[in-house]
Amino acid sequence: MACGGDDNKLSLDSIRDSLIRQEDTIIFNIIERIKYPTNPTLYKQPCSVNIPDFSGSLFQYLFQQTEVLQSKVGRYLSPEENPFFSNNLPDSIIPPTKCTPVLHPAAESVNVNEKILDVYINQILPLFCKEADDGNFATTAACDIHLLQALSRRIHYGKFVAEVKFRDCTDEYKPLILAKDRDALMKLLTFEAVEEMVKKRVAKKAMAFGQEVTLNDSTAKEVKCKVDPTLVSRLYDEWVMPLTKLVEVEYLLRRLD
Ligand SMILES: C=C(O[C@@H]1C=C(C(=O)O)C=C[C@H]1O)C(=O)O
Repeated sequence: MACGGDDNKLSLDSIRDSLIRQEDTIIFNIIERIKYPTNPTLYKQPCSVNIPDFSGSLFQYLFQQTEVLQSKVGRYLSPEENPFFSNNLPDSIIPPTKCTPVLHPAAESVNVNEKILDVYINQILPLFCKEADDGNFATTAACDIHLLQALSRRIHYGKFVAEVKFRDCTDEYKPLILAKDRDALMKLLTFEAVEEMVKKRVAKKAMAFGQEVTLNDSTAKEVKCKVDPTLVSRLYDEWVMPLTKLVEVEYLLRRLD
């Protein structure tokens, strides 16, 4: 999606197909993360162990260092990827791919990862995980990073959604952008029927992906599920879709710059 061109025809359907595929990644990463308890020690600031020249939490240190390494190999050359700790990221050692950019240059200034990280640690983790510390800090942090990057990619896909909506209905969006009318932009870009289908589909996927597979034929046993489907639906309803729409609005407000 990052590059324009005929074979990558930008359409709302093709972008929605990508959002649907990203649901799988997010749900599987949730299933992996909830194998561990909340592990609050990971996120406590300052870190309980001494890290020279660093005053954040152990998790921040692990995540920041992960992003440094990924930046060196070009992760953030893709407009689909947005860093959580963008200060002082090193340049990529890999040259950027030559392609027609899809998004307006102002897209780079739209980044809601600080908000994503805050709701993830303070609201989402307590919702999905048992409150405990099991000391598996490195493995837990690895699961967090995979899940946070999947959530961030999905939420910031709102830039591509907004670009297509702008191209398809420029005459409707332009006056609202010029008037900086956030509420009217939010109303115009919202498709409640689509959101209802998203909530139903992610719950169904959580049930399917999370069910225990047994080899005995006892059908009498209740189908156990690794993750509560209603919580996955709530994750999308209360955080993923509202944050995606926030990204859409923030992108549109910069689209005519
Ligand atoms: C992403 C879109 O924009 C909005 C956000 C949605 C979402 O985050 O799933 C779904 C529908 C819209 O309200 C879209 O129109 O597909």
